Amino acid sequence: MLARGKSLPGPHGWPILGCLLEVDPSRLHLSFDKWAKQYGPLLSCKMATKKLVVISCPRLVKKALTEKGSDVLNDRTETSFSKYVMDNAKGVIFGKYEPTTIQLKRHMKKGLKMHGQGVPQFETMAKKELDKLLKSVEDQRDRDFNPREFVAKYVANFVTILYSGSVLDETDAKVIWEYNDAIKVLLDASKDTMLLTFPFLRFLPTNIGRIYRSIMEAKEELLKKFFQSNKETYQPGQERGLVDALFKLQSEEKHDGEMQCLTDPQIKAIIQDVIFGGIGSVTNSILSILLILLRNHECVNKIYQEIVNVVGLDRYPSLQDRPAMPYTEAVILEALRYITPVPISAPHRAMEEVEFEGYTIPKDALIFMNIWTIHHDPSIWGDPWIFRPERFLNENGELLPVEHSLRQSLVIFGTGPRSCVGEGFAKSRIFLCLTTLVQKFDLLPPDVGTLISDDARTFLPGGVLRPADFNVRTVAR
Ligand code: HEM
Repeated sequence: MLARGKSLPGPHGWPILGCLLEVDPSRLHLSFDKWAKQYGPLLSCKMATKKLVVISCPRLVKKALTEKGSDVLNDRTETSFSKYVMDNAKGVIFGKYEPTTIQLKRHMKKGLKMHGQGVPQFETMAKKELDKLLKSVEDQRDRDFNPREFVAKYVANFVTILYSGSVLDETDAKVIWEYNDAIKVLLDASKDTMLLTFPFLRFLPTNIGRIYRSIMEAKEELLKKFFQSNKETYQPGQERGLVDALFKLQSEEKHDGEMQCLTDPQIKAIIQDVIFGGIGSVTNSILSILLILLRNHECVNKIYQEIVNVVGLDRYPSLQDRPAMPYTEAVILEALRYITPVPISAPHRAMEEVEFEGYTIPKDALIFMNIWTIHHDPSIWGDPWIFRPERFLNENGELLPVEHSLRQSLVIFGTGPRSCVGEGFAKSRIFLCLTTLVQKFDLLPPDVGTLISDDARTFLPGGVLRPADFNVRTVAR
């Protein structure tokens, strides 16, 4: 990529403010979608002093973020959140694109592999959490209930197991959700900018000061539980979970004279990264899939049939069953396309001015992958607003291979060096939760009231799209 090219097309906006007044910051994907239809798959706009570049087609996304020379578009930008809450951009999500972050991401992946999906010790503990979920659903059987509380608790508890190898008590889930709910508020772009511009507001009795202090209190509780207590009780050679695995890798770095990137602040940041990246996204994906199934009952029957054929009714579904259950896999892929839980990527920063497709992307521009538009582009999917798992199956009912153009157009978890660390972990939890529920219960719309729409254009906004509360009725099989 070399410098100097044409200017990118896009809305002009107003002097100084740019397009700031034209967008709802919590629904940026809808403005990006409208503009992509008007200006094409590569566009740019200004928001006050910031230049944004929005990429809305799979070919250009792959070219910009994964091909040789694309490193320059894989940096992150500073926000008040990264500066003050993440201790000057520690961790993976907010880390600059530099050797320490790349190494840190490798360590996080390794820790997830050693103590996450498919690891017998983790799966045995996680199954106990599924048992608890089934018991809670069983208690509600034959009457309408809101599944959010149960799913939220299940997700927080398996994150606890990931961190520490067990669920200690009821407060584990509470501490995790309190941190998650506290940080959501500061992720609002206007509050973030205000704090970055006037950092002293953190210490004043203003609304934003109160928000900041409540985040720091929730962070302290979180780290006391999952960093401090693990550190105090860690026994080398007896790693219990991800946090111990990171302590082990930390001491190996010291012995091997490797680049020191796993400092204590970095381990603390990874604990926060798991919540930031994983809690809301997995919880709302599971809830959205439940909602979709209530509206498409024939899919529940087909998943159940696949469970009967492959797993039977005498044992729980396991991750080893996944390859033999293409229909269920197709339902999960199609649901994550249809709703697109994370509609735009985290912003990438251009480290220098580059030429891309004949256009100039200026230094410091923020690059957004417009996942929402890619997943709902009629020229790719034909009928993007129809939920149709069969689009991911061939004529023999087998899952399309990953190289197939439709699979290549799915960018649920991003792509390239900044893609999601938790993809395998998230998909495995969704699979187990969904199949275990369907094995035991028929899922039906509520008896009372009307079921909300499963169209994600009506979902509540934010970094992760979430359906409003809804009720479900379960009937034991
Ligand atoms: C359905 C669930 C999930 C979805 C849809 C999702 C989606 C995404 C997306 C779109 C990105 C941004 C990629 C980019 O900026 O280019 C991302 C990044 C990330 N996700 Fe996830 N994610 C999910 C679950 C998880 C889980 C369970 C974890 C942790 C265990 C996690 C950890 C991360 C991290 C650490 C990053 C930052 C990677 C980097 O900056 O290099 N995510 N995710």
